[in-house]
Amino acid sequence: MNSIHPRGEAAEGQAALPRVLIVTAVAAERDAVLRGLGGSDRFHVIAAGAGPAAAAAGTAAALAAGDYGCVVNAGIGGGFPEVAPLGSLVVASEIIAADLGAETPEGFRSAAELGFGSVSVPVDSGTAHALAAALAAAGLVVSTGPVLTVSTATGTAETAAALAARHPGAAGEAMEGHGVAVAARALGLPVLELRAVSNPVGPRDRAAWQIPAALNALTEAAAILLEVL
Ligand SMILES: O=C(O)c1cccc(C(=O)CC[C@H]2O[C@@H](n3cnc4c(=O)[nH]cnc43)[C@H](O)[C@@H]2O)c1
Repeated sequence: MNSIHPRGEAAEGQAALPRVLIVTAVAAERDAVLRGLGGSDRFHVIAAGAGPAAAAAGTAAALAAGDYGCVVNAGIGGGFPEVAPLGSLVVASEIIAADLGAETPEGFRSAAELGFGSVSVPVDSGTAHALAAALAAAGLVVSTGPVLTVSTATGTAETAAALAARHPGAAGEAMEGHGVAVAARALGLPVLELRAVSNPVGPRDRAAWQIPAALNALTEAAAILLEVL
C-alpha cells in the first residue's frame, strides 16, 4: 500500500502517485464519492450516466482528456443476498457482462459461448484485495466476488436465480462496470469496481431500496480508497 502525501503530491524524493479516474452513473453517487475523498486533487470523479454504453463512452472521453494510472467504477448496486447484505460493500474480483449474449430455445447463451470472446474483464487483483482488506479493517462489511453488469436490472426471483447459477459466487449486480472496464482495458489501465448495496438482487421493490445508507457506505469506502490507491 502507498502512503499518500496530503493532496496526492509527491513527498520529497518520492515519485508522484498516478491520478485515478472514478466513474459513477449519477450525480448522487459522484457526490458521495467526493465527500469521502475530502478534496484530494489526485482523483477525478465523473457521473457518466446509467448503463454500460454511457459508462464506456464517458470513461473513454475522460481517459482521452487526462493522464490516469487507474480507473475505478463506483456506485450503489444490487447485492446477492447470501453474499452481500444491504448496506455492505462489494469489491469486484472480476467484472462480467452477464446479459451480453442471445436467448435460444435452450436458454441464454453468453457472447463467449457464441464465439465473441470473453465477457469477463479481470480487475487489478492485488489492489482489489488490498482495498477489501482495508475496508474490513475499518470495520465495514465487505464481500469480494464477481460483479455482474446488466443492461436490465434484475426484477424477479427467477432471473436472480439464473444469474447466480450461471455465475457462482456472484456478489453484486450493477449497470456500468463492464463498460468502464472495457474502456480502461483499451488503454491498458487497471480497473476496479466498488459497489455499496442498496437493494437485493431479486424481485423489484424500488420503494424498499436503501439508497441513503448505501450512499453513506460509499462515502466511507471512498475515504479508504484514498488510503489504498
Ligand atoms: O433516487 C436517488 O436518490 C438515487 C440516488 C443514487 C443513485 C440512484 C440510482 O438509481 C442509481 C442507479 C444505478 O444503481 C445501480 N443499481 C442499483 N441497484 C441495482 C440493481 O439491483 N441492479 C442493477 N443496477 C443497480 C446501477 O448501476 C444504476 O446505474 C438513485
